[in-house]
Amino acid sequence: MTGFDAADSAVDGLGEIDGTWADESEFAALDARIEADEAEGRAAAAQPVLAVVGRPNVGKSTLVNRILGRREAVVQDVPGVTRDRVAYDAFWAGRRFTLVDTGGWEPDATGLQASVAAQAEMAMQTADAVLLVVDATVGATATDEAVARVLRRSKKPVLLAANKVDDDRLLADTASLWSLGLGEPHPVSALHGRSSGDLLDSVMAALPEAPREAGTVTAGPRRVALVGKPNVGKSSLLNRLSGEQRSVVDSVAGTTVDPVDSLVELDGEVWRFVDTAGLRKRVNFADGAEYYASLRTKTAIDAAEVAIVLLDASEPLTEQDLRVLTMVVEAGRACVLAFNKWDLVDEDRRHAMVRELDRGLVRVPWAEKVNISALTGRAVRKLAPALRTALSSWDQRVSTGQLNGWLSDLIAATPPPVRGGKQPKVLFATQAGIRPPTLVLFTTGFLEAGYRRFIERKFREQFGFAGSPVRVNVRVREKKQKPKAGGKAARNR
Ligand SMILES: Nc1nc2c(ncn2[C@@H]2O[C@H](COP(=O)(O)OP(=O)(O)OP(=O)(O)O)[C@@H](O)[C@H]2O)c(=O)[nH]1
Ligand SMILES: Nc1nc2c(ncn2[C@@H]2O[C@H](COP(=O)(O)OP(=O)(O)OP(=O)(O)O)[C@@H](O)[C@H]2O)c(=O)[nH]1
Repeated sequence: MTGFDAADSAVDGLGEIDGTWADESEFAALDARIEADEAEGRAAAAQPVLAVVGRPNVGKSTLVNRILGRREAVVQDVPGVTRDRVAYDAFWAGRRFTLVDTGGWEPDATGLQASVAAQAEMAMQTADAVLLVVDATVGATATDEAVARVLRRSKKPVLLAANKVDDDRLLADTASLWSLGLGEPHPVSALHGRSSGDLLDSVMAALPEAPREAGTVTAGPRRVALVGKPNVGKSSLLNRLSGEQRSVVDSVAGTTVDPVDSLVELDGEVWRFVDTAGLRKRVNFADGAEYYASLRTKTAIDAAEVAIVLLDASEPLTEQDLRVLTMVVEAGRACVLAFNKWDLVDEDRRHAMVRELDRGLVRVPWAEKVNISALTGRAVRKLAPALRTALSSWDQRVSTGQLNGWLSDLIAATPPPVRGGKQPKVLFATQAGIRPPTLVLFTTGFLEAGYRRFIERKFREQFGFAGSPVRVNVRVREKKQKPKAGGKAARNR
């Protein structure tokens, strides 16, 4: 998941004023339009959700990959390999939806059947439609029947995929799956792609057109990802944060707690620490541990609004730290850097650090910073204010009028560099999106990255935005097809 889609949609709408200079009144109209788009965009962040459920090894992950058109979900020929619920952005027939792969539970004390049923129960509550996958070559098993029983109670649409129908000869087998009482079985071969388009068409028909109401996804506590390289102190910090407070489970109005999240009260406010199950469980994979760790980090960041990136203050920054930071920046999430193990930092180390950080953190000079010790509890209470600052920057918007007033002075003083003998003009700018704040500069020519960074830096000097990434996009004005009589040409302010 990258960025905030309202940015793009707002910008598309803006294309209509192409070629003319907007004056103050037009700015006001633009602001209103962008705000409306943003409101929609925020809702669009809660795009319809499809959950894929089924017992181990029926091919859920293969099907998810097929739908995504890429190898992203982890497929292995071992039951239960998808350890956690993973959500992806998916597209079909011009529509976006969120695809949740609910594989991954291990049969616990309650047994396989109960845990698959519990998974289906959760899918029913959180998703807008559920896709039950069964293995047509095996037929309906007792577990499939148990899940179907749960799903039949659902008021949400449920679709039945009969997977592993690799050729026509297997089609006859799917008829017996009517017995599950979930309507027509959709034969599909996730592996070869057979009929997966038809299945998706049915899925799209079942998914609600309008985004679902703000509920589990957008309302309630703000979502925090606690990330960092192995051994940096993530579990220690989470334990300290939750240990200092009574744990606030299920008591927050209007929230359903995803079992992979933790609710933690900090500084009088409840926060949702996303995807923390693994931190506590300490799942360790013999093979591909790093791959899983990084997948987990990415999932957590995507699910969050703000990331606390833990760094080990007692040691130099590493490649791994920078990779995590890059993920946060690329995902466009607000960011708090927490320098942990501060109890181990002495005078010498502190000096070394100053130089090191100047160089190491060039990509995130804007991040909020706190020096903490998860071990002793030092300064951990500073985390909540830092999170609040970062999030309020992430939500902040500068009006088009204000922005252009400032920008025209800046550009008059420092025009964009000449390229290929031409001086690109910046016609005007809008902040087309929040979460993260996204500026769009409408220009007559390409602006090089250095100049965009310059604008970002000056923008921050003027307007703040501490703790949040700021994106600067450029929209080059296309040549007008129909020059207006009298030529309301671009006038320069
Ligand atoms: N023949 C055939 N094999 C398939 C098909 N889809 C998946 N498989 C195989 O079935 C096995 C399990 O697939 P996965 O996608 O990992 O199954 P899963 O349901 O996600 O499994 P868990 O992660 O354990 O819950 C793999 O060996 C796949 O290659 C299919 O359409 N036809
Ligand atoms: N001195 C000191 N040690 C710390 C601090 N925070 C964590 N540690 C120690 O660092 C080690 C790793 O801490 P964990 O909390 O397990 O780190 P983690 O990031 O959850 O590790 P992974 O599960 O491997 O990703 C443990 O021995 C902790 O006691 C701290 O602030 N100061």
